[in-house]
Amino acid sequence: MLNDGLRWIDCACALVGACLAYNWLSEKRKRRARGGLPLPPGPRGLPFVGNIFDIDPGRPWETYTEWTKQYGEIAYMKLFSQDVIVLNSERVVRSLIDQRSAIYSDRPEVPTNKLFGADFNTAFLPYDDEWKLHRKLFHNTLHAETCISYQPLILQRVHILLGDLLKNPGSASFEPHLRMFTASIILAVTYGYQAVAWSDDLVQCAAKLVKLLIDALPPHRAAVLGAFPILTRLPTWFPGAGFLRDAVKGRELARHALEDPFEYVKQQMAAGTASRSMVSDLLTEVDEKQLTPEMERAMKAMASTVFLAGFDTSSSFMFTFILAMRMHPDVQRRAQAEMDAVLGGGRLPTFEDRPSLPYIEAIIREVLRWQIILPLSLPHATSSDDVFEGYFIPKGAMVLPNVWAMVRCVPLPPNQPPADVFEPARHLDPSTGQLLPEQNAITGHPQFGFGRRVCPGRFLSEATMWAAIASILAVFDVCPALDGEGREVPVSGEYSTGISIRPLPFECEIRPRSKKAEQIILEALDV
Ligand code: HEM
Repeated sequence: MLNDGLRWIDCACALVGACLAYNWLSEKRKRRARGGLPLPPGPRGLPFVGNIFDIDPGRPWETYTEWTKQYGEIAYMKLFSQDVIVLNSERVVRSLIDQRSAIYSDRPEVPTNKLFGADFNTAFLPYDDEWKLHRKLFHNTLHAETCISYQPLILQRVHILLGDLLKNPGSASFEPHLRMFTASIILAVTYGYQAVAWSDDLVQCAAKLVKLLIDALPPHRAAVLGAFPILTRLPTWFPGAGFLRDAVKGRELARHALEDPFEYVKQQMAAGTASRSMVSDLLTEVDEKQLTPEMERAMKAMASTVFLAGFDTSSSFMFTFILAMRMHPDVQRRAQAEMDAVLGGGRLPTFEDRPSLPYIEAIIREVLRWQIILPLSLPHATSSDDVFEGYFIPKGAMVLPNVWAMVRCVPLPPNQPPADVFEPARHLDPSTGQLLPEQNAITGHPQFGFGRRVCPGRFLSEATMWAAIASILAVFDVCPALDGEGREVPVSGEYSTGISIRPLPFECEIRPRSKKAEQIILEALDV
């Protein structure tokens, strides 16, 4: 019995020894391949697991920001066998991802994408011909000029949102209205589909798929499954393998999200009743010969990606805006004074008013600066070895742009409030009230990513954000919710964690500013 035990211990020691020796040898081989160049500095990891325990899994961007003190703008770590390069300043991100985009435009392979049926998503595709075709289709349908033609549709959807907020003003209902607003704009622009309720089949299918993917794919799970792909083959009843049951649901939802709305457009076009949309434009442009199975697959995939990539990000932006207004009534008053001076208090804003409303521009920039929806953007990957400022960057490395650090942790001019304070006026020239000349276009903001993988939905997002923010502030006050005894319900201002973040649920009342404001909304809805 004792001998049996010793034999097991011997075997275990031999196995661990062999793993360590293999690790050491492969590291030595890699060092030789680097031609003696060092990797960027970073924390020493543990054998085999690497730096997995050095990171705060809830807010890893804060860990990486902390590292700048010791390692500077670029850091190296290892997650199991995956090389990871963390870029902690806009300077290095622009130098690498923008200026060397031929090397930095790949994506790391995440086994869960395929498992959940989401590997069609443009955002997850490797840097290959299929991805290039998707981007071409995105360019044809969502570039800056095309988005101008969506302005009437955006305003129509914004007016419906104002009507919904007017009809159901309770503190529990603003979240569903904002969600419905983003979902309905996306489905209208992509498929010409007029969703009227959250219970709509298409809305439900797409929203459930987004939720499943976000809940099921936290980065630590992706890292573990990347290191042990065998785990994706466990039976669904296996203890701890609950995510595999979600994966079955995910594949079913993904199939519907790809096929159903695309078929809807084809049927509407055949009947001559299709509204203009991204998909109808694409189908009109190609003749029968060009509509190869490959082309049709790409069209379905890029169209489905619009919801997956645009719904959660856009909703998060809107929730942050409402939270900021709830916390800063002074900002609302100043925005409303600007709006009343331009609109005369008698109508809703249109896109023609935009140049006359610099404070609204400043609010959008401040919402983008204040909370970063994707604090680590989406991970890029290198498709060949590279050398940057004397450091070796290996092929296949995951590259994480720390947008949080580059937007929230940069030194501010001495006259500006601290970075965590929401203050739109920081974007304006105090003497003229106009945007500061160095204010870049919103669509160039680091929040929308970098290089060849920059968000193709940024022009649509910018137009939607502007119309929604300007219209809400023109006719509504965002006020504190009151409890049963008439006291203000406080808001914590806390955020969720994960790849994309959003404010934790909070309460507020969105009330019409006046009887006249109510009338303006009803007139816009033609009620
Ligand atoms: C506030 C709203 C949004 C934010 C903050 C945002 C942000 C981002 C970011 C950071 C990326 C990754 C870029 C990179 O890898 O460097 C991205 C990718 C992407 N976004 Fe957006 N996005 C938003 C809305 C939208 C919308 C409305 C759409 C669709 C119309 C969209 C479509 C995409 C797609 C398809 C990709 C993948 C691009 C690729 O991998 O080539 N996004 N977005």
